[in-house]
Amino acid sequence: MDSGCSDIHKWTPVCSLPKGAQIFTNGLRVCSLPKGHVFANRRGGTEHTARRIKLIAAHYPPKQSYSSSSPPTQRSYVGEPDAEGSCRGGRGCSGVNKKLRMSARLAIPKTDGQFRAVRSDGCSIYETLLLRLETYGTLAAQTLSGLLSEALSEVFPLSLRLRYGYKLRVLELFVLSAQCLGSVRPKCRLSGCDEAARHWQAAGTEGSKGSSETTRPQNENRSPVAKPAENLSSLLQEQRLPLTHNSRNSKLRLGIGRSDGQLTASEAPRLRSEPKPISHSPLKLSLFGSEETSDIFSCTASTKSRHLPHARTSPRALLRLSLGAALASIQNQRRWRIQPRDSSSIFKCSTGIATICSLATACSTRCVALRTRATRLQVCSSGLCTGFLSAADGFFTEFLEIGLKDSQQGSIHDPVAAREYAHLLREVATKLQGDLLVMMRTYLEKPRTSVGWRGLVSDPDLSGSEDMGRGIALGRRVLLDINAAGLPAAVEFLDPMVAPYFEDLVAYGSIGARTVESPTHRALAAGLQMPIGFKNARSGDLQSAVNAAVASSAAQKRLSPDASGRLRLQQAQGNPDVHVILRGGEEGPNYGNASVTFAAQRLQAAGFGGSRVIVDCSHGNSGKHQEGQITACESVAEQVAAGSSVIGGFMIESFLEAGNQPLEPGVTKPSDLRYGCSVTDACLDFNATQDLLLELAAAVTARRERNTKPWREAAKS
Ligand SMILES: O=C[C@H](O)[C@H](O)COP(=O)(O)O
Ligand SMILES: C=C(OP(=O)(O)O)C(=O)O
Repeated sequence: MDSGCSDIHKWTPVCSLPKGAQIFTNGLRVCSLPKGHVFANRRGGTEHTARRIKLIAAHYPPKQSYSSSSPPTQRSYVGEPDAEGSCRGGRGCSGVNKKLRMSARLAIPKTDGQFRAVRSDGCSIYETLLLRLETYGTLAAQTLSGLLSEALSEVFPLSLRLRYGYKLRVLELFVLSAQCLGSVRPKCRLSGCDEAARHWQAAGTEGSKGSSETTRPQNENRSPVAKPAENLSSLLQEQRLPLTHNSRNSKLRLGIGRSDGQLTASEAPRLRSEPKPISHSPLKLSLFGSEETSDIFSCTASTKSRHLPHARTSPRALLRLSLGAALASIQNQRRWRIQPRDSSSIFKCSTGIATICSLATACSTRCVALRTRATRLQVCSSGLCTGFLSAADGFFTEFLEIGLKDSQQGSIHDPVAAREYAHLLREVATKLQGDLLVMMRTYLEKPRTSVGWRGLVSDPDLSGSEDMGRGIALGRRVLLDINAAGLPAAVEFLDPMVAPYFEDLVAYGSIGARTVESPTHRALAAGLQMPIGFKNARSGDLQSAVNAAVASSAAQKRLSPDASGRLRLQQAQGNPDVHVILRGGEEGPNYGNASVTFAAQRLQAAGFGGSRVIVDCSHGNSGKHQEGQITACESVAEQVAAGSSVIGGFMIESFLEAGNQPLEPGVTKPSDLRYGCSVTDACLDFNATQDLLLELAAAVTARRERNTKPWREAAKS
């Protein structure tokens, strides 16, 4: 027994993996037995690391046999440990490795039910999570997407926002995540924001509990708020954790985006050497140099990358940027091109990937569920998966089958309550993920009709202090918490100068009724790497939202601060995932079938296909009374259940408690506010929200039953 695993007997097997497979993690002493049992002995790790292992274990129960004849609903691997449980230990598992930095392999279920150990070289800095959509059971996909979104949102709020050029059957998502998961905490270097430093340091000591507790120091002599631009670079810096990279022979190659939308694969230079210029030969992007993945996607070379100055600053920067995702379509053996819409914003939005994962999980749930029903459904499921990422139909078509639910609070004014709400919502979201993709609206900026509290970013103390530096840091912490809770986050983008601080943590955005006519907001939306919904005007006018969608789907340039705070000319490629949000208006509600149909006609006339209508059941559709949301939601449910192929999603304003409460900054004492109750729009309480979610999920299911045509034709009708 390897001395390093001497206390192996203290732990029960947590999961069975093929021979030689190990669990990669940090803070866990992991030994893999020759026959494939993996024991986990947690020593000095963080709670969520152990939870992560359990998460894997829950979905790979040992000793369950797999027979190729039964429909693959859950993959498990039969592995028998040695009687004596001797542990040869894998790389990095030797007792000598005191730093608990374990190399490992992740066992990935394959279509034949066996596992494929995905290689990572010893001491490799990355763990590869391979998400294979159609061949996994839901649980495995859930496990991996849960791991992925947790890892991403926690350590790497970065992801490559992708534009899909080809239909595909299987979503394979290769994401590289840092070795120091959960152990290296950002050292907040935010100038003028000592509080954020405390947040992150507290999070570091508290391990997985994270920390959105807002400890408001009374007499903190905070240094003056730094210039927002300076804040951004230090914010982003502290989010890019220092990576340790011991491997001498990592062949990691990076897909580096360029302004012309192509990717340049580059050899990740050794840490010790000076960064080599990014090579431009047509390269196969291979992960860890392992051949089996090298054909996953190939990059076409072209002119030198101009827009990533930091990519040349150091190998570390390059390594940090090593986030790539690959989709392979089995049907036509075609590889797809990654088409980042805007290289300067190529590294964004961990929840963009997390959203893809939750969509993938939802699709895989659908796939598994559908597969058990009939061949047609099998077609539908592949149609679903294909539809999911078919650029032709835009991001929203896939929601037709899943239904987007954007559960939202009027606005975020208390990070602690927001985090509590997120965890409650996550539970419901998981239950309903086969039908609804639930995102949490996290409005950090509040547009006002005239005056009033303008949101956490502007006034985090709810006192009129307008401490924007702290507001931005707190806003990021809230988004990280929501991501870490496993929910994609949705925001309204109000101040274009604030957008760069948050967009990498946001999976869905809206432009509000007060800014839908604004050319500046339309240009902002054109470069954002996530679906953007345009609210109709407060008057009720819909055309302004349709015009905004047209404008934002076109390529355009705009001035925007970059990570170093300098203004740069952003070349936005145009946002293909734009749509309209019916939020009612001065002329009354517009959630009814006639209004929805009218909106679809106006979008069609403007050249948009697919389903691109979301109904906001609040605001003008509820008369700003929370009960009014129920009526609106019920109408949406009726339309969806009747087979409407137009409604792609809906929004409600919801919080822990029903209603809202007055807040007059500088007059109302924050401590007097009722916990869990909105300080802006009236919200439904969580129970009422849950009932509505169940009703709407049932409507989505009913729609599927009704849709006699193949799924994708229905989406177009
Ligand atoms: O949801 C938020 C409100 O609709 C928005 O902030 C406007 O509120 P007001 O009209 O009270 O300013
Ligand atoms: C301000 C909001 O909506 P609208 O722009 O539709 O008023 C909101 O959703 O918080």
